[in-house]
Amino acid sequence: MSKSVSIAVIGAGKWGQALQFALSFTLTCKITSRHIKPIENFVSLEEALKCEYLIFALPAQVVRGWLEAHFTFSGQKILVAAKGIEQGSGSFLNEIFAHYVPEDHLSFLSGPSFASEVMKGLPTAVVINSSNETLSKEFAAFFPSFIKTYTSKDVIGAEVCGAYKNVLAIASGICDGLKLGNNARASLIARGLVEMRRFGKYFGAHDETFLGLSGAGDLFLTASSTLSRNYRVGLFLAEGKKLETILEELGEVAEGVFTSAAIFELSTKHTIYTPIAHEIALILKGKEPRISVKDLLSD
Ligand SMILES: NC(=O)C1=CN([C@@H]2O[C@H](COP(=O)(O)OP(=O)(O)OC[C@H]3O[C@@H](n4cnc5c(N)ncnc54)[C@H](OP(=O)(O)O)[C@@H]3O)[C@@H](O)[C@H]2O)C=CC1
Ligand SMILES: O=C(CO)COP(=O)(O)O
Repeated sequence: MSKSVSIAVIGAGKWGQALQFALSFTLTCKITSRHIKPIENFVSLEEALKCEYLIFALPAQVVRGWLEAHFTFSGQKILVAAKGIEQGSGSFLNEIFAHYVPEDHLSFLSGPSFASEVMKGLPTAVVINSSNETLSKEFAAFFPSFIKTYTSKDVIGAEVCGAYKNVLAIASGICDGLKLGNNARASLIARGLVEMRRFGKYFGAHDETFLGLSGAGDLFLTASSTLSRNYRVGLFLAEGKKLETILEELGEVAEGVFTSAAIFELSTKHTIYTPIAHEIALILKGKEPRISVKDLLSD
């Protein structure tokens, strides 16, 4: 891979830094962020925006505001690495980006990929999703040999899976925090997968996406590990901690908190049956988790 490819990651949080680390095996990858950080190849936003390839690793809830404030399209090819649905509007990230970037310049990253493991060079497999297969393949070629890349055209499927699994990870953390047992957790994850598929199908997602890396792969990962911030939010909620305190102590983004509200809004608007996400939205507003368990069992 030519070191002369001009590429930058926007957002030097956990995931942005892990992606820059991974891509640095094959090319010189710049990075920029809101706050200046002592990272190799850290550049100004102005310099990053001149790159031909941009990778967005910002929290989903700030993406629209960031694009509005800083971005003008001048032919850049984009890979969106965030996972979430915008609260309030119920917009998927591909819908938000579509206001600023032509569809054939947009791609979306999905699949099981804890930043901390990528940072150690441990193997995983991810999917690059775009209606433009040439673009997916261009981005796929940038990844190092320890990350296997697949391509898919099911952008909405990847968007739904990446966002929904965070809500189900909170549910799974609650389940484990309440010590409900392995049977309960497996039941929750399996029914969660059914629920996420039902929701995704409404918006046009392809069936096979739910069985692959973007769906089952990322869901099984996130809903069964304390490495997941969303799962840890669930564990702490089960302990009775206040959400505000949990998020303050976490110090990193837990997208499921906002996405559960977005799913609640969307499924109410379109009459989609999403009982688990519904209960998580209520728990985040103060409902007692044990009452939610009772309600889910009797529903
Ligand atoms: N961590 C992981 O394992 C993975 C994360 N993701 C997804 O990637 C996205 C980012 O996650 P992650 O990097 O882990 O999150 P972090 O909380 O670690 O970092 C988020 C970064 O976003 C920047 N940021 C936050 N608010 C703003 C804002 N208003 N304007 C500009 N920049 C802002 C901050 O930059 P600064 O520090 O400069 O203030 C911060 O470092 C999320 O959608 C997440 O779901 C996807 C796969 C794996
Ligand atoms: O998306 C992730 C792994 O694929 C990271 O999950 P968390 O945000 O819950 O840590």
